Amino acid sequence: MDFMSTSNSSFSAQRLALGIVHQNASNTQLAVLSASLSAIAFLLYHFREWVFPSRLVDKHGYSIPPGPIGLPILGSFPFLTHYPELTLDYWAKKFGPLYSFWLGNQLFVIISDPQIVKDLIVTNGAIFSSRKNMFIKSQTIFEGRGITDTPYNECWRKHRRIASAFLVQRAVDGYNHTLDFEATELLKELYRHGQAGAAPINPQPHAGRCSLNNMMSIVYGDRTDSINHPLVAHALKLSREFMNCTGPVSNLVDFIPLLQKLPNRMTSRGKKLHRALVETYGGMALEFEERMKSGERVPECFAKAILEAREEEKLDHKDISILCSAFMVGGVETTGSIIQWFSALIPTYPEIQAKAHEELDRVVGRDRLPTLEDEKNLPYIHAIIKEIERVHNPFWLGAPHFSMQDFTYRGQFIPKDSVVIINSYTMHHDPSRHTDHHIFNPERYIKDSTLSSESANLANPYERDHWMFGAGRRICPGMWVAEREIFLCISRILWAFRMHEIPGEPIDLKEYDGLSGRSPVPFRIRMVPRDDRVKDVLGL
Ligand code: HEM
Repeated sequence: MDFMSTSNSSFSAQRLALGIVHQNASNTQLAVLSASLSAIAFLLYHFREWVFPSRLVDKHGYSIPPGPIGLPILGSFPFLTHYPELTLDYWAKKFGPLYSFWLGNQLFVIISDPQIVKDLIVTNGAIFSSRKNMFIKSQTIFEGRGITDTPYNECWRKHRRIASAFLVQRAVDGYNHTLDFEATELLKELYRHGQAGAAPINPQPHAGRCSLNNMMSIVYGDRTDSINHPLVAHALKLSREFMNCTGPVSNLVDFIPLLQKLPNRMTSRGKKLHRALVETYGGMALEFEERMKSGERVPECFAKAILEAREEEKLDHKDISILCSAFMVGGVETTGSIIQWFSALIPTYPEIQAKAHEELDRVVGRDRLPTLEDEKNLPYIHAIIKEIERVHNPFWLGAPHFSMQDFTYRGQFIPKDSVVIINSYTMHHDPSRHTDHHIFNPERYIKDSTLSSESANLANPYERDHWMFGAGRRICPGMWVAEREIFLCISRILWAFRMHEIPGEPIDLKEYDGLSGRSPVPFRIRMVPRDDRVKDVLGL
C-alpha cells in the first residue's frame, strides 16, 4: 500500500503541517514517522490533560478568572516560596478581586473581596466547603482523618460534630475557670522568669505553654506544671513542624503527582510527623484509656468522651489520635502566635500601652486582675486585640477551600476541583476599609464591640472585623475558646507589666517563622511589673 495515496487525512495533514514530506521515503520510514507523530500527539494530549485537568471555559464560553502566566509544569510556584501573602496581594492589585493561577496541575482561585467571600464561601457553601486531598497534609500527615483537612464528606461531618460539642459557646463556658487559671499562671511565670523586670525574657515559650495547657485541659483533663516539663518543648516542636510542613502553596510535591512516587524530604518529614502525632497524642489517649480501665476516677474531657463513644462512632486509634491532634496542634500555635505577636508589637508602642493602662486602671483598678466580664467595659483592650489580629493574622492563606462543582460567578468560571483561597492579607490591608492600613492603630476598632465569633455572622461582609478565623461551613470551630483565652492573657499582661524593648535588640516585626502559621522570630523584651500590687494580686 502506498502511504502517499492513503486517505488518512490526519496523517497527511501532520506531514504537510510539519513540512517533512519526502517523495522517496520508504514505507518503513513513513510507518516509523507515522507512529512517532501519533505518539507525540498522544503525549501532548495527555500532557495537556495532566497540566490542565480542569476545563478552562464553561458551556457559555466564560473563562477562568485572569491571572499570572506561570512557568511550564511549575506554574506560579517559584513566585510563592517566600512571603506568599505579599505575592497574592500584588496579584490582587494587578488582576482584581477574583483571579487564578496554576501550581503544577492544580488551579487556584484567589478571593480578595469580602462580598465575593460571602457569595462563594458562605452563600454557596454547599459547593465551596471541601478541602483538597493534599498529598503532604491530608494524605501523609493526617492519613485522611480528622477535621481540618478532610474533604466535605461523612468523615468530616462526624469528626466536626464530635469536636464541636467541646468547642461551642456553652461548652466553652465550662472552661472559663481553666482559661482564667492558666492566664494567671502565665503572668506568674513571666514575673518569675523575667525576675520582676530585672532580666530580659523571651515570652514565646511561655505563651505556647499557656495555650498548650488550655488544650490539654480540654482534651485530657491535664496540664504541664512548668516550662521545663518535657511535653512543652516536644508539643511546641510538633506544632511548629506541622506549620512548616503544610503551607497551602509551599509543597511542590502536592501539585506534581510524579514527585509523590519518588523519595523526597517533604514526604519523609510528613510521615515522621504523622508517627509523632499518633505516638504523642494517640499515646496520651491510650494512657487515659488505661486509667479508665483500671477503674480510676478520670476527669471529664474530650478524650474520655471519644473513648466512650468509639464503638458507636466507629472510631479507630488513628481517628482518636488525629482528632486529639486537631486540638493540640490547631489550638496551640494559633492562640500562642497572637500572644507572641502582641508581646513583640506592644513594647514598640509606649503610647498605646499607656492608654491601655489608663483604661485598665479606671475600669478594673489595681486590686484584682481583669476578668471575662470586664471585656465589654474595656473597648480599648478589645480594639488592641482586633488590631493585632488584623495586622498579624497567623494564617494569611487560611486553610484553603476546594470546589465540588463547576460554578460561574460574575462571568468568571470556577471549575470543579479548584483550590479557593480567602486572601485575608489583601482584605486586612484594604485602604478603602482601613485608612493608613500599614499603621498599627487600635482606634480603628474602638467602636466595634463585637466578638470576632459574632462579627463573622454580620449580614454586611464589609463590616466584619477581620478574616482570621476563615468563613462559611469550615470556619474555625475553636474561635470561642481562642477569643476568651486571648482576651484573658492580653488584658492581664497589660494590667501587670510595662513592656520594654531592650536597647540594641530591635524586634523584627517583618520576618516570621513558619510557612503555614506565622509566629515572630525569637526576641527578648523586659517585662517590668507596673507596681507592688502585681506581686500581691498574683499571690507571689
Ligand atoms: C487565634 C487562634 C486561631 C486561629 C487564627 C484559627 C484559624 C483557623 C482558620 C483560618 C481555619 C480555617 C477556616 C476556613 O476553612 O475558612 C481554622 C479551622 C479550624 N480550627 Fe482554628 N484557629 C484558631 C484557634 C483554634 C483553636 C483554639 C482550635 C481548637 C480548639 C481550632 C481548631 C480548628 C479546627 C478543628 C479547624 C478545622 C475546621 C474544619 O475544617 O471544619 N482553632 N482555624
